[in-house]
Formats: sequence, C-alpha cells, structure tokens
Amino acid sequence: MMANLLVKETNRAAEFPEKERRGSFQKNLPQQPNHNDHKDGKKLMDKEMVIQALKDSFIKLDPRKMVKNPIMFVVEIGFIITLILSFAPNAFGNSGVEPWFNYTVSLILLFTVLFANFAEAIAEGRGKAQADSLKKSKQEITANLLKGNGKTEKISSTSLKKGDVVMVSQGEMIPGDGEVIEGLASVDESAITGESAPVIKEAGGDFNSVTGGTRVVSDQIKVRITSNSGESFLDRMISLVEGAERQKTPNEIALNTVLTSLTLIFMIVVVTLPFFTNYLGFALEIPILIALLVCLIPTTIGGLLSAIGIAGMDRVTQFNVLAMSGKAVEAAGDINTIILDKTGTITFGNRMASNFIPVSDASQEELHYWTGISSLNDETPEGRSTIELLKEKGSKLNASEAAGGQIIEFKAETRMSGMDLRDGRRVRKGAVDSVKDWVIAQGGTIPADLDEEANEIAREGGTPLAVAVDSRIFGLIYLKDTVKPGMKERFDQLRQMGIKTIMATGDNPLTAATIAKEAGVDEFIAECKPEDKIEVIKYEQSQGKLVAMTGDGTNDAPALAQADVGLAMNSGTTAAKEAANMVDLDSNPTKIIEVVSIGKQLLMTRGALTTFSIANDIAKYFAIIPAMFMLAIPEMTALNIMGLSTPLSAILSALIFNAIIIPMLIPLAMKGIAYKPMSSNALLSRNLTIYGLGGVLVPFIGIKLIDMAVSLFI
Ligand SMILES: Nc1ncnc2c1ncn2[C@@H]1O[C@H](COP(=O)(O)OP(=O)(O)OP(=O)(O)O)[C@@H](O)[C@H]1O
Ligand SMILES: [K+]
Ligand SMILES: [Mg+2]
Repeated sequence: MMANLLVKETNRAAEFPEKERRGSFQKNLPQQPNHNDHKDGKKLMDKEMVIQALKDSFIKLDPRKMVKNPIMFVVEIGFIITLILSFAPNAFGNSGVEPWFNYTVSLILLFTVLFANFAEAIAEGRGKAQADSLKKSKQEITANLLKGNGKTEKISSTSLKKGDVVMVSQGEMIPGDGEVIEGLASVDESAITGESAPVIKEAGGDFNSVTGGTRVVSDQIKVRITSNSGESFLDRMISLVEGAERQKTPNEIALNTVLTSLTLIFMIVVVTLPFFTNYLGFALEIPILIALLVCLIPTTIGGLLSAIGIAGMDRVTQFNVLAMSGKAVEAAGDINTIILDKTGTITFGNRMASNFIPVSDASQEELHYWTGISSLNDETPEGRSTIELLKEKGSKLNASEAAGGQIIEFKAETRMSGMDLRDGRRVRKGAVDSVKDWVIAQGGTIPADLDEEANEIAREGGTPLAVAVDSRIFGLIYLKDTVKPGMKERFDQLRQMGIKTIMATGDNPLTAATIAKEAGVDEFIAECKPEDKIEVIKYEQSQGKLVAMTGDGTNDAPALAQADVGLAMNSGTTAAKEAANMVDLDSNPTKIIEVVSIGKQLLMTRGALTTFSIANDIAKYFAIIPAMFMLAIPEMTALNIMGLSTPLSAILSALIFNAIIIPMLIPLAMKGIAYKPMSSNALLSRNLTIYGLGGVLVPFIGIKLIDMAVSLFI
C-alpha cells in the first residue's frame, strides 16, 4: 500500500523545465565503470583446458560420480553390460548376436558418456583457470597494525582479525578487506576487477570499502579490517569461480526430476518388452534392448544440463559480476521490476556542495558559520565538500566553538548530521523536510522563502540541505550531482524486455523527479528511508513480481537482501556487498541488464535444448523400432520408412547420432542461445519452432547420412 502512495509517475517530471547540467567537479571519475570490457576478452576454450577436460571426462566415469546424473548413469550401465557381452556373448543367456555388434554398441555407449562428461568438464574449466589466476594474486602481505599507543607494528596479513585497524600508505598492498575510517586514497584494484584505472576510496559515505590484495597508489588511509583471514572477498571469489560452492538450482532440480522420471518409465517399458515379444513368439536381444533404451531416454539434455548451468554462471563472471548462486542468475532471467537508488547508481554519487543560500533575514556569514560547525566532523563526501567550499569562499572555520561538542553522524534514517554544542545549542544540516520537522518539533517556525529556494535547487536536479540551529533555519547548501551518461538508452532496453524500473531515493521528490526524467526511469519514489526501500520490494513481490535491486550504500543493504536479485557495487560498502547475492566488480549499476539477459539466456538455452532433446528422441524411434521388429520378423520391411540399409545398421546409426549430437551441441550449451529483447510469448513460439521442429528433422537427416556411411562397413 505504502508503495502505491509513494510511487509517482515520472511523466510528472515533465512539468519541470529540462536543464543542461554538466559539472566540472568529477574528481571521482574513476568510479565510472568501463562497460563490457571483459566480454570479448576470453576465448571459449583453449588447448590446455581441452586437454584437462579430456582427462576429467575419464575421471568422471567413476560410478560414484555418474550416479548423480541418473540418465547418463543408465547409459554407463548399458556400456558395462554390452562390454561383458562382448567378451562373454552368452553371459545373460543364449544370444544370437554377433560379437562385433556388442563391441560396437559398447564403444558407442562409452563415447556417449564421455561426451557428456566432456561437456561438463569443459564448462568447469574456465572457472578453474580463473580461480588459479586469482590464487596467484593471493599472497601474504605485511600489515601495519595500529596499536593502542598510536604506534604501528608490522605483522603478517594472515594473523589479522576482524576489528583490527591498519595503516596503508602509498605503494603498499591493503592486507585485508576493510573499511576506510580515516583519509582518502586512490587504490589500484586491477588484481580483482581487471580495471587498471585507480579508484578513490574515502572514509564515510558509500566509497569506503577496500579489498585485500589491492594496492594504494597515492596517499594514506586508516582501515578497519572487516573479515578474518580465509573469509575474505578474494577467498569467496576463488571458491565461487572454482565452482566449489555450486549447487543445483531449484529449476535444475525440477527438470532433473522430470527427466529422471521419464528415464524410469522408459526403463520399465524396455524391461517388460521381452515378455510381450516372447508371448508373440519372437525374442529381442539384450544389446538391442539397451540400444533402444538409450535412444528413448533424454540423453542429449541429460548430457548437457549441468554444462548449461555452469556456463551460465561463467558468463556472468565474464561480465565481471560475481554471482553467489546459480539461483540468483536464474532469478535474474525472470525479473519484472528493477529498483535502483539514485546517488552513486544513476548519478556519479560525488554529491558536492556548490553554493550556500541564506533564507529569511539570515546573513551569508551566519549561514557559513553554522554550516561549518554542522560539517566540521562530517566525514561523508557531502560534509567534506561543504568544508572545502567554505574554505574556497574564504570563510573562517571556528573549530573552538565545536570543541567538546557531541558529533551527530549522518544517518539514512534521520537524514541529518551535525553537532550538539557544549552550551546546549544543537546544530543540524540535512534533507529539507527532515530539518523542517526537527525545527517544528522544537517550536520553531519555517522561513517563508525556504521552500521556494529549496525547490529551485531541486528542480535543477540538485539536492538542497537545510542548516538549522535549534528552532531557527539559516539557509541551504546546494549539493550537485550528475547523471551518468548513457542511462536513458539502458533503461529503454529494459523497457523493451518488459522490465519496469523504479528509482528509490532518500532525496526529495523534486530532485528525484528531475533526475528520474533525465535518466529515463519509469517510476520514482522519493524520501525513502532504508525500510521504505524494503517495503517497495515487498510490495512488488506481493504482486507476484520478481524484483532486482542495485545499490551501493549501507542504507541499501536490507533491500539488497530482500530482493530476489541483489546486485551490489564493488565500490559500495561492505554491508551492501554482504547482503547482495551478486557483486559487480566494475560498479556499473546498469550491468543488471547484462545479468538479466544472461539469466534469460540460461533459461532459454535449457528450455530449447530440452525441447530439442525430446523431439530428437522421437525421430530416433522411427529408425530403431522398425529395425528391431524387422530383425525379429524379416517380413516387416514395410516398416523401414527411412529406407535404412539394414536393421543393424539402422540401430547403430541411431546410437551414433545419439552420441555425437552431445559434443555438437556443446558450443551452443556453453555460449547460450542469442537473446534479443522481445516479449516472452514471441520468444517461446520462436524457440519451439526452431528447436522442436529442428529436433525432429535433424535426426532424420543425420541418421540417414550415418546409415549410408555405416552400410559401407557392414
Ligand atoms: N552528510 C549529510 N548530512 C546531512 N544530510 C545528508 C548528508 N548526506 C545526505 N543527506 C541528506 O539525506 C538524504 C538521504 O541520503 P541517503 O544517502 O540516505 O540517500 P540518497 O543518497 O539521497 O539517495 P539514494 O538512496 O538514491 O542513494 C539526502 O537526500 C540528503 O538530503
Ligand atoms: K536419447
Ligand atoms: Mg545512497
């Protein structure tokens, strides 16, 4: 309900004149991500990976491993039985089948299993290679641990504990994951992100998190360590790309259950078949029954299913996004709504003070004075840039007035920061509506020109902060921010995919409307507190929608956890990164579009190959069933509608086709089906036509061709 009240159509923003705003204050520009840098860089597979995958295909033959894939396990059992028959043709009763047929069937079945194992192994290969290179960047680092007496002691990074405080200076490696609690530095994070331009890390605000193993390239920072050694981001990253934590997703389990049940039904059919044929007076040989069973069961999808899932996760990683689970990637494919925060996501997030505007009868000097006191200890970018602007304007900062007072840190809940002075006076600055409420609660009145001045700033897309002492408001700070370029095109793309975008911001409605319009989001919600962001997500979820959220701030963390897909920016706070189920190493919020596409592609690829696999099997019946009966009753040649040379050749051809279709589809399973933004109905009918119809036709042609080749030998 709440969301309903708050959601405003962006169209309303049309009332406000559009304004060209191009700041020259983009000193934090390195935060701007580099699109798609990692997309084309890597080859699908290289020689070493192929050799490793070939070895793994044999290792995976271990029945204890095979049993996890019931379809291929059945094929493996078929291989073992025909192998026994090759050496002892009468092991299971008298047989009229020639030994060469047993060998051949057994060999084809072995290859069928190996091909399926190869598909999985090659899909796992890239993650393993990446994990190896990450492990190389993991090393012991000397940390300057800060002691109680203010001195530092050199210790090994491996003995660092959560809560320790370390100093890191220019040229040094950051010894562990942590948060900057003092200072500002530029940090080279290329070891983790692959992006060579250094990023600014600073205390307070949303850019304070640092990762172990990255290097400070300028200045010095004081860092509070947030993770014990062995539980770091790099450790998590390694085990993720290595696939050590890969679990089957609910969708995958459901599909597996269906396919296994199908396999079981076909097994019952094939096992009971001899009873009927015996009754009718002819016998079916064991290797022929096994060949029939293997053709009936969905081996194509059974062999490729796990590779499809692994490759999907891997594609996300290639985009420099770390997905904590395959489930999150799949959920991304079904997303209906995306919630984004404004500051740092849609805008650059380096909100900087650009002007001071006194209200009522307050003077510039008075406003400067109280603004200074409200910001002296405000370690956020907003606070620091306010102090910088005051210095620029030549106003003196009176630190003694503030001395001994109590610092009121900025909180997303109160949307204010400031000081309680020793003499009892209380100084605040913050969101205009919050400061107004605060002043009214103390019996103050609101200056008549305040709203007008504040709206003027907001209409330009800026953020006004009101400055007040007790019951009196002195004026406004004008904070500027810039919308990142290319936002409109990205949101248009999402609209084509049928996805609604909502900007949820702590900022005021007018600023929100201006930025929403400039960026081209569908809806916006202003004056959001952290719990409001969760409410919006819950509301959408209660409407049956799957919701994705991108964010970077600590105030976004609860919402990131509530969302079905939570994508945190690597530049963001530790809290945000821990709550999310994906982290974008490039800190590019519009990356959610790629993640959604990859998720859709994963679901589509799995659906299409399942369709293909089942359609495929149907075509095989036409080859193998007539052949089987013709073997028993030679007069039934009329059944040979495909005109295959001999019954045995028909059976072998169907089996060979069944085996080689698996490696032929590996590239498709790995790369995924190309996804173009279109409605899901159009997509479904398109895929059914291609993969359903294709699945029936391809085997007819394939088996016929193989039969022509096979007939040269038998
Ligand atoms: N250092 C600060 N001191 C006082 N008030 C602040 C400070 N920083 C921000 N504010 C005010 O608090 C509001 C909420 O800030 P918050 O960081 O929660 O959300 P936001 O960054 O504006 O929006 P988003 O959720 O899109 O990132 C801001 O719009 C601003 O009015
Ligand atoms: K099959
Ligand atoms: Mg924020």
